[in-house]
Amino acid sequence: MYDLERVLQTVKKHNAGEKEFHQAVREVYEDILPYIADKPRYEKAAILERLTEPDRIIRFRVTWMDDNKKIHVNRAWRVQFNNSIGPYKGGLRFHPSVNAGILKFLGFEQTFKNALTSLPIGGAKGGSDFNPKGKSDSEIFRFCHSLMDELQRYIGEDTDIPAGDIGVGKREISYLFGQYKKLTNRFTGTITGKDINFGGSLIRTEATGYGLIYFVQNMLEEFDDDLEEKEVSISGSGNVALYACQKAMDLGAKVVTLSDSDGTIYDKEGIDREKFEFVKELKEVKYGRIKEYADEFSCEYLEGETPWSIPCDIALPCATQNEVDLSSAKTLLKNGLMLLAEGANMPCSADATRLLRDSDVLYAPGKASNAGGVAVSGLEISQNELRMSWSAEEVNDRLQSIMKEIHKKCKEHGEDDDGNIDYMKGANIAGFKKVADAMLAFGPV
Ligand SMILES: NC(=O)C1=CN([C@@H]2O[C@H](COP(=O)(O)OP(=O)(O)OC[C@H]3O[C@@H](n4cnc5c(N)ncnc54)[C@H](OP(=O)(O)O)[C@@H]3O)[C@@H](O)[C@H]2O)C=CC1
Ligand SMILES: O=C(O)CCC(=O)C(=O)O
Repeated sequence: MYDLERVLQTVKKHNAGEKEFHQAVREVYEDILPYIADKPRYEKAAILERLTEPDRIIRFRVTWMDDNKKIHVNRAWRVQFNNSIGPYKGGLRFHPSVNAGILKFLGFEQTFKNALTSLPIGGAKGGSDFNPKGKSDSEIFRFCHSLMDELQRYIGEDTDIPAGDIGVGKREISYLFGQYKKLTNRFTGTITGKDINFGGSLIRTEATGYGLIYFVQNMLEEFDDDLEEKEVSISGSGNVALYACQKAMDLGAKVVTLSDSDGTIYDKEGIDREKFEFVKELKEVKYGRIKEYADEFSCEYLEGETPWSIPCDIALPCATQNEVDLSSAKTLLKNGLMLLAEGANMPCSADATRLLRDSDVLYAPGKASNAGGVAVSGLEISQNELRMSWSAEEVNDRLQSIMKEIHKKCKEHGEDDDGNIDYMKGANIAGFKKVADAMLAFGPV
């Protein structure tokens, strides 16, 4: 019979030093082993071993020229993790911390997240250790073109469909898609997150943040509660954070923080429409720093700090992995936290996650609560295949019902006899079941 520590030892040996990947595998397999204990078919087909080995990892060099004509060399990867239920699908990340281990953890998580959406999409992730910060527009353009010169060999509308992630927004997707189209001489839906003028879906930009809040709504509805007047702390001020903030405000919550890697703004009055438009322009158009919000609206700025010392009812980590450590989780609990839902991928460290799961706060893992982004990417693929564009209302309705369904699946597999829902357990089992059963159906190899 599978033994958790033995399985994890093998994963560590085969993936030495990749601590985020080890963490992600442990988080899933802790729930899966008890679930499959009386189902020997999974062990017989070596499903756990197969699920931790990506189908393939492509690594390549990206050479590009800066504005001073200096040549730079970066590394890029595409981790095609698992295509059992559909073509590989997942974002591209541009950040200096990117390496194969980080992308493997993200691709592993993506595989189960995509399964939860009920759409036919497999799991992948990619990116580069390129740092977009401080680069000119023409440098970003040249980097994106150079990356696509190589990446185009491995992707396609039925093979692997990338999208954005940290450091890759509308601008980068446009440059990547433009070059892909040129190189292949085909107009296909191979990349999602495209602009609406050339095959993008309405609501894709907003989808991860909106989906996160829809998921939170579903969690609160279990207790006949809602977001009205809840004090919400959000980290990050990128794509996920901004639209989580907007939807939370729309539903009557008071959002008091946003952050970036330099610090946190604490706006005790709450972010309103005018302030939101300012920060949206600051981040999406001017690529500015969050401190400028504090300067503009004279609120508190916590230099070099995360938002987690600030009391709130609901915490939404929307920046990056392991941004909520054990001591932050303890502080949040001490300050009266009632719910934490992950907008980022694995933003809570392993010990913080354990503490939250063992406490009586509501806790949602990213693979469930941030699945709205990839879900609308899936809807973008459908629209591209149909050569149609659905209205914002139609996409938003579908997003809401996908998030509701994910919540239902978490409940189905995560609810105990007392009616408490372990969302992590529910998401892990539901995601695993779909992918693993497809693998079983294909036979032993
Ligand atoms: N975009 C999407 O559709 C989806 C994204 N996600 C996940 O959500 C998270 C955020 O992604 P997204 O909003 O797209 O990315 P963006 O690049 O748009 O924004 C990222 C934000 O997080 C901050 N941040 C990034 N790295 C760090 C760090 N090491 N320490 C502190 N702050 C940091 C950034 O600050 P700064 O600018 O200073 O670096 C920025 O404010 C990621 O975990 C991503 O994987 C999950 C599902 C879908
Ligand atoms: O839209 C996509 O394909 C990917 C979104 C993503 O990267 C994620 O869900 O983490």
